[in-house]
Amino acid sequence: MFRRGVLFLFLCAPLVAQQQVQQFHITPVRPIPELRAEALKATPPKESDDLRKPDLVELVKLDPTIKLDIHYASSNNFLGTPLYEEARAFMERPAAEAVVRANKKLHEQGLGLLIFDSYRPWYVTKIFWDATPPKDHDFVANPAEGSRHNRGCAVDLSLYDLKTGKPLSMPSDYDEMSKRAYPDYTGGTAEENAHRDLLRKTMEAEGFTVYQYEWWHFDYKDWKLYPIVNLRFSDIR
Ligand SMILES: C[C@@H](N)C(=O)N[C@H](C)C(=O)O
Ligand SMILES: [Zn+2]
Repeated sequence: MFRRGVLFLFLCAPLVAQQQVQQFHITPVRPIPELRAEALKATPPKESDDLRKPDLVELVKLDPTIKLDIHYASSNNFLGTPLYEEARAFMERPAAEAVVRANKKLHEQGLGLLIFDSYRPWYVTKIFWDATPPKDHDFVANPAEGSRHNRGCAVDLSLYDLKTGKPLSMPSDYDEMSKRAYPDYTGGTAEENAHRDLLRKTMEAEGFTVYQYEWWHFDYKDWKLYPIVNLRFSDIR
């Protein structure tokens, strides 16, 4: 029985490895447990009282064909340690509805959206910033301003094949802090560049703008109307 299990794992390991999105790592400038304790004690920047009341909705509740691969809920992320307790994805309602429309459009081509991250509590943005060497700060938002992820209006995502469930190839790893991550990088293969450009065209048609340093990061047009939120997923109602 045990031998059969080992044989199964041995045969399936390459398949599992193939399906996982490759992950780039950095060496955090300080230990993550120390940064987490500090970030949890800190408070987000003060903002105007005129912003909209948050209405964060869970993407898979609006459309179960949206696939999740929430890297920050496992060690498979650029810091090599889990930052979230749950693999869930929330956005402000109009942004979430726009993601659903983009996903439906992609279905016409046999593709779907693969979500890496969406709403992110502010304290996690602070951990990212404090852990990342200053030379790579273009790839993480400054907590003094907050990330558009903290406003429930940014999403990190890629494409997957509806038939096989496998992610499509892209010019860089998710969260890779290099020029290969730039949306205008021309060094990838023709296929990788075409996948990335299709993702961008589809998201732009629904009111999103790609971030100039990351092909996977998109901001919803109305992000300025929403406040920074610092709730854990389990506290969102
Ligand atoms: C950390 C990366 N996935 C990301 O989302 N970067 C942008 C700049 C952000 O932190 O808002
Ligand atoms: Zn992002």
